[in-house]
Amino acid sequence: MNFYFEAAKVLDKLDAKRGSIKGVIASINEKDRKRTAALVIETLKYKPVLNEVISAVRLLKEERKISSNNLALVLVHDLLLANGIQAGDGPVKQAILRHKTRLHGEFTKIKIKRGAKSFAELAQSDDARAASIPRYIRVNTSCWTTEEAVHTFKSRGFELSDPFASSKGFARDEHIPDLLAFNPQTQFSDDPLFKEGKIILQDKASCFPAYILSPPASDESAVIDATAAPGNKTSHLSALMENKGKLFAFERDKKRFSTLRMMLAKARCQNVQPQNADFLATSPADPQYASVTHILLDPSCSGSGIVNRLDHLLETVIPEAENEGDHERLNKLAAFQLTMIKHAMKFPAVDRIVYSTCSIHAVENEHVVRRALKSEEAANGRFKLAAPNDVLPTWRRRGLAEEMDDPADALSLVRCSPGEDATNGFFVSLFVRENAHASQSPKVESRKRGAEEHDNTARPVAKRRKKKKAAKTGSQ
Ligand SMILES: C[S@@+](CC[C@H](N)C(=O)[O-])C[C@H]1O[C@@H](n2cnc3c(N)ncnc32)[C@H](O)[C@@H]1O
Repeated sequence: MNFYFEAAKVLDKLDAKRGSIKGVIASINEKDRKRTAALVIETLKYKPVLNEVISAVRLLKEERKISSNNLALVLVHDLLLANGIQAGDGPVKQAILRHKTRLHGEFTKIKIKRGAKSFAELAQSDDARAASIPRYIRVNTSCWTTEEAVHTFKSRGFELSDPFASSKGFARDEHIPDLLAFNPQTQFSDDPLFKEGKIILQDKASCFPAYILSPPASDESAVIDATAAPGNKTSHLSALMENKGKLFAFERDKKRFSTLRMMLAKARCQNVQPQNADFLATSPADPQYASVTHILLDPSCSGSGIVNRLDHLLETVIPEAENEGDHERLNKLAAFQLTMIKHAMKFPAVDRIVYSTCSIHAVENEHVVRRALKSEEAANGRFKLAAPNDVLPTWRRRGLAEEMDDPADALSLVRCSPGEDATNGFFVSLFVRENAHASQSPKVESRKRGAEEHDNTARPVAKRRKKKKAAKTGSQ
């Protein structure tokens, strides 16, 4: 049974984002590494299906001996998809076997529902969702222009056309001006442009927060990225600020802080002051932050929206928290996220605060925003949600109206649905101070207009995907 506990521990680490799959697997005791790794990878492949089966059977509710969802996942995996549980009789094995018939029954139901003839087809239906996300790269405009990047890619044989139609197709994104979309199979991790920091591998939705915050590009600008590592949004902010002014980037975790520093050096961010510090321990009265007008908050979250390639193996897309453990974890995250927003609202000159998550759960999204709007800090600072027109107006999928006190507020919120919007799952909100003096710089405004009026050579990716999947989409 130890083997299963070990595999469950690996899954726990991956859930907590304590390393990449490769890294976490490398840390397993060498003797058991091969066997444990195989079980972990296979379990991850089928994780969404296994989660559905486990929650349909209410396994964790009925069997207290199964101490975590990840332990249930590895055991149910072997029961349903391998040669049974490879362990001597004991209370944990017995707890699973008590539900053997129902587990098999639910599994078969899902297979039939999805029209999958084989196990491989079942796993592929989840892979398909990841495959519908283009390979996005953000041109790092601190190094060169998007026009230069487009020219370079063309000279390498890429052509401006549907990135899904051919391996050489690529398109300019319709919402984010410096973002390019390539075929999902295109690899850039060994590309010299990536190694030199001239391109950043960043999902489209993850470009929304910095773009919506739109800090001005001026020597007087003062901005905070409160939760910065690994630094994709920090380098985006820095590029939007044209490397001018000051960008304070907080990261409390020491290891992640060193990643952040590396990333900032690689992306040639000269206006960033990285701080290995807890944002919550920072005094808003500290004179060095007296002129900060823009804050980006992208705090730790459940990550339930992530469905990207290698990461898609970590996917936890379940409609809402299924068991008590999940509820407790989400509530804790939500409490922390709310504290971060309330703290940001205390900075004296702040006029714009972006709060974002890569979660699909309303608990971490609409509910947190709703509570922030009702807080004393919002009342004292006169913070409200920005008007819908100020929050990526051309993006049609908005917040969940039924989750807000005032349903109209949902129009000010941006949501991305994994598998439907050619992005990961994501959420963005923008708080603004009433009668604020600091707004977006005219340059950022014109950049925005430029993007919204941008005449794409190729039809926009999201629309193209939408057309293909017309039957499935519809709510955007
Ligand atoms: C979702 S990640 C941020 C990703 C980042 N914005 C990017 O796009 O690359 C959240 C980060 O915030 C850090 N963090 C969480 N709480 C923090 C706090 N109170 N102060 C500073 N950093 C914090 C975590 O260690 C983690 O690295």
